[in-house]
Amino acid sequence: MSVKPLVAGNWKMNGLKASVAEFEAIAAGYDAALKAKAELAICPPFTLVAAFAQKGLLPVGGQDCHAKVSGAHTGDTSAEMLKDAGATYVIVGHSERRTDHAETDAIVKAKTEAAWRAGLIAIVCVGETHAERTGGKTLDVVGTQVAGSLPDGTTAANTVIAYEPVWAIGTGLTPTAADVKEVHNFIRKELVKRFGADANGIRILYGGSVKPSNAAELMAVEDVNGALVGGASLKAADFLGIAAAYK
Ligand SMILES: O=C[C@H](O)COP(=O)(O)O
Repeated sequence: MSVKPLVAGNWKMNGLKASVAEFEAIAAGYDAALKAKAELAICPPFTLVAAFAQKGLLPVGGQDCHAKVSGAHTGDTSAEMLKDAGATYVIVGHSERRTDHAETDAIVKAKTEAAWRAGLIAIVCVGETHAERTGGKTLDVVGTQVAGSLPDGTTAANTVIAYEPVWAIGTGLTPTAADVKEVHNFIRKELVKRFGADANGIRILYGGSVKPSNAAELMAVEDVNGALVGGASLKAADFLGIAAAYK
């Protein structure tokens, strides 16, 4: 099944009002040639979601959401609020949320359901730590996260998976193409086993130190259907360079 790649930028806790210029530069550089190669999306901090979405230039996403619609949850943002602000996507279960906010697979699953309830596409993140990789536990860990974080009813239309080895995030380190292939093939098999043939169309992004110089090799790997990009998504030239790496 041919799947149109998605290159999504996760700006994390970066960006002020002035950053709209960088967002506009990304959109301006997304020409017909790049459009033929990949879809783009930007997930800025909550404070910029509405401002970016109002530009109507590219799909925008949040970086997290609460599982509930509304209520006494100081500092949290619901999926409905993101949808109201103009978002298309929301990242859930990023390793920085799993670590900094003790998010379990059950919490990530509830957030994924919240995303669907609001009409958002969930970008569900999974990935092993360095100790888990060196301990030979990568597939066990990723398999458990995939099973526990995805609700019944996961489809290519409502969910994107992002495989992000924790040790590759922001470090400049990346797994070998063979290691990426092993994990992505494994995730694909798990998805098809549970959700049926439609799961061949679920996009599985790779994330972790993706940049223009390594994108061609990583994006060519079987079952890699795009990238979730952190640092290199903050500069239009780098982000567009990753999309341009597609043949
Ligand atoms: O969500 C994005 C990932 O955490 C990757 O971040 P990075 O590209 O800065 O390594």
